[in-house]
Amino acid sequence: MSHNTAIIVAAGTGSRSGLSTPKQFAMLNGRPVLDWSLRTFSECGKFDEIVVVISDEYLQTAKEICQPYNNISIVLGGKERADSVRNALKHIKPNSPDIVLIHDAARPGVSLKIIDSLFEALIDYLAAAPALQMMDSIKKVGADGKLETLDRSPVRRIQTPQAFRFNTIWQAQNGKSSQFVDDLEAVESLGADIALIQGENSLVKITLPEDFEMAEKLLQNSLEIKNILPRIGNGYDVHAFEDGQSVTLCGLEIPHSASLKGHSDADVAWHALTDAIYGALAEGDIGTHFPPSDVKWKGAASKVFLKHAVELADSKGFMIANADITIICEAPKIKPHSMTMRDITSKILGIPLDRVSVKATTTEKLGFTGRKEGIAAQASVLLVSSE
Ligand SMILES: Nc1ccn([C@@H]2O[C@H](COP(=O)(O)OP(=O)(O)OP(=O)(O)O)[C@@H](O)[C@H]2O)c(=O)n1
Ligand SMILES: C[C@](O)(CO)[C@H](O)COP(=O)(O)O
Repeated sequence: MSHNTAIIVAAGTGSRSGLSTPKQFAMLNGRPVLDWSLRTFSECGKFDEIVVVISDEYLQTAKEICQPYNNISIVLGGKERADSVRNALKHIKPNSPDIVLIHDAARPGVSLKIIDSLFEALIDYLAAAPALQMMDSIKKVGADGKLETLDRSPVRRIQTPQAFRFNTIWQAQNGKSSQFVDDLEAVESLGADIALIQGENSLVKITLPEDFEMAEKLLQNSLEIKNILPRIGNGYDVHAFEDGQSVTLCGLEIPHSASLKGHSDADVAWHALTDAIYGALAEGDIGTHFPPSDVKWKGAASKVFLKHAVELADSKGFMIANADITIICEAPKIKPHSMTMRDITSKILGIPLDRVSVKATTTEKLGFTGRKEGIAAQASVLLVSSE
């Protein structure tokens, strides 16, 4: 099995960006610039390690951004970009990596397609990088102001990530102190065969203040922003019976020989549904948003929790495609109430009745629900883009 590493260089000051903090920590479409590349490298599943190169001053900021991801190493950067790259290469050398991708944090639009194409190119080449043709004419401006038109056909704009067989980039960089403009330059002198793959406009490097707006627009088209990928979630909850005369299920009070015990109104069905929505959003569970230790939520109507989850989904650009709730109990009988429960639930979710299901099952008198000690509920939801 080959060992693959991604290096994201993020130790620069971003002096040309016009910001008071380095551009890689600025927000872009709701997420720090650095987080965009981190998430893509992490979610592509191709890397055993992701090295993020950071300056000492922003160590804590970087740790917070990296916190949700696995297999991240943070390495201190150097004075110039090439020094930062060398620090990262020294860090990964003991792991004997096979393939290494080196990427600017300042290029948030790295796509899965680019990563795939780079890996494919390394089957036959020792190094590879995305490149774009020049569409503008190219002129050399002489010291006297005179112009000379150059042949643009052999000129390419080179982007990152730049991909290497580790031994090739190590041989090119180890022991050197040159300030290579990019990592390809280091291996060019070795005479190594380099593949240029098709670059992408959305891989733009944020350098100047106006680049932020352009990057935001280009990334609007990404799968992530458009929420083209649907999200599925499931939730499960249990509440025990206690003395009482009714239970609340899916917002409906049903007369019963016992009540459900709980910090809130103990609506076990809506708790499962709420958790399913939080789960689809990877946003924890009810306890994360409404801690049981907080007296404020004592006796609260579960409608508050469900509404919060729906609003959170909405704020992230999602709507609920459908919801399916199963209530597990011997009694009360759910079927006579299921239409009303679906109706109330569909109104809170803001979707038509035919996209909400409420059904029930017994456990054939087995287990705690079979012994009528409490009620369990489980729910599934599918979230899709609301745009
Ligand atoms: N000593 C350095 C300098 C740059 N970089 C990183 O290299 C990438 C490309 O560099 P550039 O866009 O030029 O960033 P800065 O050097 O930060 O920008 P500026 O030249 O405007 O100061 C960026 O992700 C930057 O954080 C780095 O890791 N270490
Ligand atoms: C590495 C690079 O992004 C490739 O295009 C580019 O060379 C970085 O240049 P900068 O002057 O450090 O912005």
